[in-house]
Amino acid sequence: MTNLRPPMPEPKDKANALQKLWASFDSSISGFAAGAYRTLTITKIRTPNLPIEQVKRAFLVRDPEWIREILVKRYADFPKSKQTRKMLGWLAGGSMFTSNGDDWLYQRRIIDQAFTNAGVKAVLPLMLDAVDASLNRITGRGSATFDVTEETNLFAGDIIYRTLFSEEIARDDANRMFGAFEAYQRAAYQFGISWSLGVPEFLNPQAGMLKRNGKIIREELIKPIDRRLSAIEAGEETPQNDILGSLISCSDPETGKRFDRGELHDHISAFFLAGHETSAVSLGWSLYLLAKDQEMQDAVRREVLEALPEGRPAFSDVRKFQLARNTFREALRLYPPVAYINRDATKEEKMRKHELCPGDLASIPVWLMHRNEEIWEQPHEFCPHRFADHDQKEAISSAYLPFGLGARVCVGASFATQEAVLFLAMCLRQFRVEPVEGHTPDPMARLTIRSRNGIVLKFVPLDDKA
Ligand code: HEM
Repeated sequence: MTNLRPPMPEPKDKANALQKLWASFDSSISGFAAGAYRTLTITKIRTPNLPIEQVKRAFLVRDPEWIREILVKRYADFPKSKQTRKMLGWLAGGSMFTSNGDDWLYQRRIIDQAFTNAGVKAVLPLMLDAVDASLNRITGRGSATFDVTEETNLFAGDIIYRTLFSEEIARDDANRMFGAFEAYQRAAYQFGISWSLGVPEFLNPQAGMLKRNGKIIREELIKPIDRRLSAIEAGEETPQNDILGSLISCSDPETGKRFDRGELHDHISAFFLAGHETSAVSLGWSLYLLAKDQEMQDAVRREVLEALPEGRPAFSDVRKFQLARNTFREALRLYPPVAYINRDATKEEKMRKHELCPGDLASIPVWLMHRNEEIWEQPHEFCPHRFADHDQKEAISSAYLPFGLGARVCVGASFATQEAVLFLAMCLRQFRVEPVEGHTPDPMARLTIRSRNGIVLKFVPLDDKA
């Protein structure tokens, strides 16, 4: 087993309560003490006791049985938290991502169908175009050493845009949209914390940022939707295999209803929100881990070259890149883009020794579950092989949830996995990726887990026989 232990925030054993609170305010994975990685209990998080509606009691749920109860067995009793809906609503509108109950169920029925139609096989050529464009950008850079998060950001934005619309995003629109998205996600985390500490929306400076930037992104995303709707109205032939085409053509199997323009706008915005940043950061971490573990990188490359020495992969080739897939899974374990999954209790609940009331927050810390020392062998170390190891099956089934679990599991999970596997496979066939001396990424969790100081790597082109 490899011994690479990639960076994580140092456990804060000696810090006092105020220092821990400050660390968590800065980054939600930074306030933990070492003991937090060894327990599987439910604990009450200390919150200020103010008589304001949104300041509720919060519980950190680390018990795998209760996690299943909340996300899988009784998901309807634990809807998506008000805090999450508030933070993301200015971008994702009333989409499935932010709704609950029957409204969510109706949307999910159509979207599940749409994702089956615009399945990973159908979007493969669109993804490969984005991979080619990204590798060309890397080749064309003036320097082989750069912050790879800039590239994975562009790549993930490009891929989501192409697979949504079968169009390439114009450079100016991309800059405007990605800039606004960056600002949105920075503000969303801080807004969420202040909001749950009782700061009213009209006094929260982040609310204006969220409204402004959400509007910029939504204004960009309605343009290709309107182009498509006009083309359909004019009787022109339009793409059927991308996500927009499938969303337009699918109807609710129970009511026959189809999404209208406003609903399409909300969903497309939600996919952009859910699928861009998550994919970009996880790919950045995957490349970093492979750069630090050259032996593993060689093994991934060997497997790719054996399966496909040259040319574009067909759909049947993708499953041959097992090590690339397991590397991505392991990167998602070590740096899960979504560090927490939050739900609200709607009934009185007895969770172990705690009594929860309606409105209390049940927060599932994906980061801690993925690194629990009682569950995982070498939890803080990079080991893609664990996903092929029979002895670790139990850990994976009880405590691995980068895409969530149950009815609200990520609709884009296989989409994101295919995108990452393709990128890693094609990239390693062309480049050796090396770490840069003196640079160590600093993981921090806001809306997603990313590196505070970027991820600087070196890309060395390989000759054809590498
Ligand atoms: C590595 C990439 C990704 C990760 C780690 C990820 C993670 C997650 C997680 C943890 C959830 C569940 C949230 C919860 O239960 O509260 C989720 C939901 C969702 N994801 Fe992803 N996601 C990724 C990529 C994508 C992509 C590419 C798309 C779309 C193209 C997408 C669309 C969605 C949607 C629409 C939901 C909401 C599902 C619902 O509420 O029913 N995700 N994602």
